[in-house]
Amino acid sequence: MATMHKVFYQLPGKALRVCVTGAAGQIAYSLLYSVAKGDVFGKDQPIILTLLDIAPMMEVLKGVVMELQDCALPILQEVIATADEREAFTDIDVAMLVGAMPRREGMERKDLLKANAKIFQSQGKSLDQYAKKTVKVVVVGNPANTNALIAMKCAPSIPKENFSCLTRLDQNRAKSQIAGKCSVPTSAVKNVTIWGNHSSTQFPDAMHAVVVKDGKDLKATEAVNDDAWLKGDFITTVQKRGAAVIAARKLSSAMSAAKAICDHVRDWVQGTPDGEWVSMGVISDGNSYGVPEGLIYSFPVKLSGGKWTIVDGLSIDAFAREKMDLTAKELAEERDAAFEFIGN
Ligand SMILES: NC(=O)C1=CN([C@@H]2O[C@H](COP(=O)(O)OP(=O)(O)OC[C@H]3O[C@@H](n4cnc5c(N)ncnc54)[C@H](O)[C@@H]3O)[C@@H](O)[C@H]2O)C=CC1
Ligand SMILES: O=C(O)CCC(=O)C(=O)O
Repeated sequence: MATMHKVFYQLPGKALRVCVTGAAGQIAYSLLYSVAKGDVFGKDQPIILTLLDIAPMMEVLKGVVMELQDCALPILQEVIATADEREAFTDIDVAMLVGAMPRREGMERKDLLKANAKIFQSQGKSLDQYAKKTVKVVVVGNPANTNALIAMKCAPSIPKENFSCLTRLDQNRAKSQIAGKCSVPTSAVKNVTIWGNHSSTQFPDAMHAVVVKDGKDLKATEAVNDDAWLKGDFITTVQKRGAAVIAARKLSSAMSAAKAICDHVRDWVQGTPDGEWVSMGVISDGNSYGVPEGLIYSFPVKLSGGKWTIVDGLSIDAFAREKMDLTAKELAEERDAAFEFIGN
């Protein structure tokens, strides 16, 4: 199938061009609906979706486009479905780079590096050539941090700050674990941090988190009142959650990943509430936590005016330091392996 172009409605106001790659895959199947109904950019913001997948998936993608049309979503102006990066990336405002091979049971995410590095090399170059220089990029395909670094390096004309990777799913998982432990709704848990790699070395950190209980802000450590759990099962549950979902579903997380992508981009565009932060994989250059420069590392960030700033000044004890360094070491190793694969 050649590029499929569907104009659904002509809407007043300037439409945002949003590209989703891996558009025929399982994450995209949940993600596209949420984006096109206004969960990310607002209920009144017209959207043009550009959908990229590989040529053999074009027939499947045709069905996805039919379904988007059949949803009769008022802000979805146009859909372009294509296997051509130039068409998918031209003049886009936002890129959600989901398309990549997922891991199967028994694999680590870094085992995907060889298969997926070339995808992000090619897409980085195409973003550099065709996307707006203001494009905001979130990389989801695994290993997400290193793929984001590859895309960033291959797109030197786009500011480094415009590249990020998804660790919001890990943050949401951590938040839910703490909410369950304290018997509060997830909305009562704030400022959980994910440090480092979206991998089993990530460090989910509740030391600075807050739990609102009976109308009062409590430190999560007090609300949970179980240090052994916070330093043990809590961390390993979050680190291994992706693998647990694969073991149960025989497929990787998709609904929760799509929700997390929406949370990530919505906060990037619309900002974080006062006094709250979220976690995003961003370039480590100039950070105050002693994380080596030149990595896409997940930090606590505040978002405002479409820009992120790392939250400085959180105390780091010896336990946290060790975990933060371990995940940085893994990222440095992944980076070296990836750049060897793509010959850079
Ligand atoms: N960072 C995170 O928190 C998470 C990351 N993931 C990762 O997201 C990726 C996608 O997962 P699923 O949607 O479940 O996989 P899927 O296999 O259902 O879909 C992937 C889609 O990407 C397409 N694709 C492959 N190469 C492409 C290319 N060069 N350009 C455009 N599209 C291409 C495939 O044809 C397929 O349609 C995987 O790498 C998975 O590990 C999944 C969940 C969470
Ligand atoms: O775990 C995986 O490899 C796929 C999905 C994922 O990244 C996750 O569920 O966190």
